[in-house]
Amino acid sequence: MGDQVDDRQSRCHARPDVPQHCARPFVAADPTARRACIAGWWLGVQPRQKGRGNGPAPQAGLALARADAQSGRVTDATDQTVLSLAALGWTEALGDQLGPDETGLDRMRVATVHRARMTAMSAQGPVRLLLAPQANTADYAVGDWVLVEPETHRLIRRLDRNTVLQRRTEGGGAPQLIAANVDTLFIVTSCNDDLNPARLERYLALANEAGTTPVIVLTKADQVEDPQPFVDRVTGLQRDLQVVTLNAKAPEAVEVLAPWCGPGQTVALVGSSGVGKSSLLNTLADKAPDEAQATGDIRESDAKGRHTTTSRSLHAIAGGGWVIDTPGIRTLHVSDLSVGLDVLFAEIAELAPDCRFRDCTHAHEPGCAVLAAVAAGTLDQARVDRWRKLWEENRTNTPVTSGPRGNKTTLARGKRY
Ligand SMILES: Nc1nc2c(ncn2[C@@H]2O[C@H](COP(=O)(O)OP(=O)(O)OP(=O)(O)O)[C@@H](O)[C@H]2O)c(=O)[nH]1
Ligand SMILES: [Zn+2]
Repeated sequence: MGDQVDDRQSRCHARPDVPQHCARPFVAADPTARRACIAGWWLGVQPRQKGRGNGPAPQAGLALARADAQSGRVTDATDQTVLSLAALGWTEALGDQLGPDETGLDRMRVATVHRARMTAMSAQGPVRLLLAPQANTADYAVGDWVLVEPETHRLIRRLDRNTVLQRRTEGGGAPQLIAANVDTLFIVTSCNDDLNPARLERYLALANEAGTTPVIVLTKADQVEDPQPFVDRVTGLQRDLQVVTLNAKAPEAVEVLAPWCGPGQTVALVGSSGVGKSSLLNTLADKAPDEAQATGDIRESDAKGRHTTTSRSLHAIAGGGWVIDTPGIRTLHVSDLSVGLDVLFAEIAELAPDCRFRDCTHAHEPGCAVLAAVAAGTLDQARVDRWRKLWEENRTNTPVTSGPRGNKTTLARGKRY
């Protein structure tokens, strides 16, 4: 298999043995490299021998994983178990975090977080977690992976996050955790006059800061003759930005978003009111055949002994994968950004080290490389203006005393302007 490894960089990271398997190249050093490939295979999950030429077709793997993502059930202790956890988003990297005495613990994904209670999605279905008296639920986010005692469902500990979305609430305090381990953030906007590049840049900065892959989703494409002008307006907002157009109410939307919604992948939706987030969620989430199972709602007794239904924020996607929808995610705003802005305005961040002053604001300073680029016509003045506005907004919203939460460093990282 030596020759198979040689050109692995250009092959699907999950199936390097199959040339042209899917469009996900193997980039080992890239922390944003996705774990699940488009065709639904995972690195290390499928048995090696099956992946050697005569194994099941990729579509077969996809079908198996789909069924698993929807049921979340384990039938035996063979590969099916691992695949079920993988359908929930479990990865080898998460497994590396387990200590030798932790392999007997259940691995679950947090589905709801309330002040005094939390629920999680396990391989066997949704469960209510037993919290220690001193546990602070504010330290957990929907999408977190946690280790849980099998019999009691006692929460033992949280695993390190891959990505984390958080927001700062009015009145300061620590940022509130919104969602964790989100692979892709769908930034939803419509093909109409409401399209606002500056607003999209805010969401892009948030996605970058969280470590998620942003995708601009242009809805209501069915209401315009040609959506291309809208695509053109957003494509240049960030390097290598992925943009799709769709009708959020049409079943075909699932196909359009399939590259990011494979089994085991987690997405979230952000965007202004009325752009079609709920419509898209309904189209993506499998609601028809078995509502309770698809949404994994839990019936539990409230303080007055009544049975209530806890609506989860982690919804199964019809074709596999998960979409997180929490009230908080709809009201994200800019704060605690550093790398998020650098990625969004990469052309400015790359010039900044050439400025004479390390804390150059690129407004009036002599020896400013950014101003020089604008003067030379290689940098758009409007981009610099929007960068400054966002940078100032971020500075206003971010108390200097705040620090990192979870595993993402949100401040004092990268270049400070
Ligand atoms: N024709 C068409 N209508 C759409 C599309 N997406 C959304 N709509 C309609 O636009 C309206 C708003 O859509 P919602 O899905 O409620 O938007 P939202 O983003 O969830 O709005 P909030 O709940 O206020 O945040 C509804 O009447 C939808 O039917 C689309 O792609 N095509
Ligand atoms: Zn400068």
